[in-house]
Amino acid sequence: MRIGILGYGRFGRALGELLHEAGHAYRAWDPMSGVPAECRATDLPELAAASEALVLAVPIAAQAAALASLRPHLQPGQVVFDVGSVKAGPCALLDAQLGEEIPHTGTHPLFGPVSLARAERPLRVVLCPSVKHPAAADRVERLFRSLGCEVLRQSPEDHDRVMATTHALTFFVAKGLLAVGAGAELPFTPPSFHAIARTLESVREDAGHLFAALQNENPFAAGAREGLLEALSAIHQSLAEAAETGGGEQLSIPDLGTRSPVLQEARDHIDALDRELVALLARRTELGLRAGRAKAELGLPVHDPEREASQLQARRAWADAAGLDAQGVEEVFRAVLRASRSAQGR
Ligand SMILES: C=C(O[C@@H]1C=C(C(=O)O)C=C[C@H]1O)C(=O)O
Repeated sequence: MRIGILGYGRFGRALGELLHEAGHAYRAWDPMSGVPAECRATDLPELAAASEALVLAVPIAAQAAALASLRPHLQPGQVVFDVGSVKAGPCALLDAQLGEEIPHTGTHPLFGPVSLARAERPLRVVLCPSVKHPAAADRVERLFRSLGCEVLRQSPEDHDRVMATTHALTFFVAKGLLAVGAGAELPFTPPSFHAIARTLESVREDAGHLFAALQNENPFAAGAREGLLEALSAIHQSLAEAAETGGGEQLSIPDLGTRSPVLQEARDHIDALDRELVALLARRTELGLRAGRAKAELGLPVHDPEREASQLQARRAWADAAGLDAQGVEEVFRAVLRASRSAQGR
C-alpha cells in the first residue's frame, strides 16, 4: 500500500521508519519540518494523488485545518486515518469532514518515537472504526498488522475513558512529580522509584502539545484528574489524622494472605525475571536487526569483530563490578552475539 503521511513531526517520522522497515513505500509532507528529499512530496495535492492511504499525523489542535486543506484532493478509493491520542473529537471530525464519501477510521497507536527507538514490543494500536466505513477499518487494521502491530477495536468513548485514567493521569502525576523536583539529578533513589523515574523520563521527552491534548481534548480527563485529587486528599487527610491519634488501622496495606514458602517465592521471582530477560532479548534482537539494516545501507558486513571485542570487554567489566563471574557472563554474551548475527542472516 502506498502511504502518504501528512505531518512529519516526531511521530510522523517514527511511523515512516516503521513503514520503511516493513517494506512499505511512503511519502510525507509537512510545511514546517524538514522531510528528507527521498520521501518528500512536492505539495499536498501531489501527496494525496500519490497515496492509497493518508495518515493525519499532525497535533490534534491542527487536525481540522489539515483535514480541510486535504479534503479537496481526496478520492473515494482512498482511506484516511488519524493517529491522535484522544479519539472522540478526532473521529467526529473525520466523520464530519469526510462523511460517506471518503473512507476513514480513527486510530491511536500506543507507541511513539521513544518506545519505537527502544524497540519495545508488543506494538499495539487501538482502532475506532467509523460506522459509515467498516471496510476502511479492515484495510487500516491489515496495514497495522503488516507492521507487526496488535490491533484492538474500541468505540472512541471507550478508548477515551480508559485513556483518561491511564495516559492522562500518568502525565498529570508525572508533571506534578517533576514540579516538586522528583525529576532532578538525585544522589540516590529507592527501587520503588525506578519505574516512575522511567515514566518521568518519557514524559519529559514527549512533544509539548501532547500534554495539553491528552488533558483538554479527552472529555473524561478533567473528571479523572478531579477523582485522583480527591483520592489523594482523602489519603493525605487520613495520614494527618493517624499522626494525631497515633492510630494507623485505616492506612494498613491490604492483607496479602499467607506468604508462599521461601523456595516457591524465590522460584516465582525467578520465573518472572526470566520472562523479563526473554522480553529484553526480543528487544535486543529487534535492535540488532535495525543495526543490520543500517549496515546494509552503508555496505558494511554483518559481522563486526572489533565491535564485538569491545562489547565483550565492557560486559566483563560490568560483571566484575556486579560481583559476577566475568568469564561466565562473557559466555552468555557470546551466545547472545551469535544469536544476534544469525537473526541478521549470518
Ligand atoms: C548488531 C550488530 O551486528 C553484529 C551483532 C552485534 C550485536 O548483536 O551486538 C554486534 C556486532 C556485529 O557483529 C552491530 O554491528 O551492532
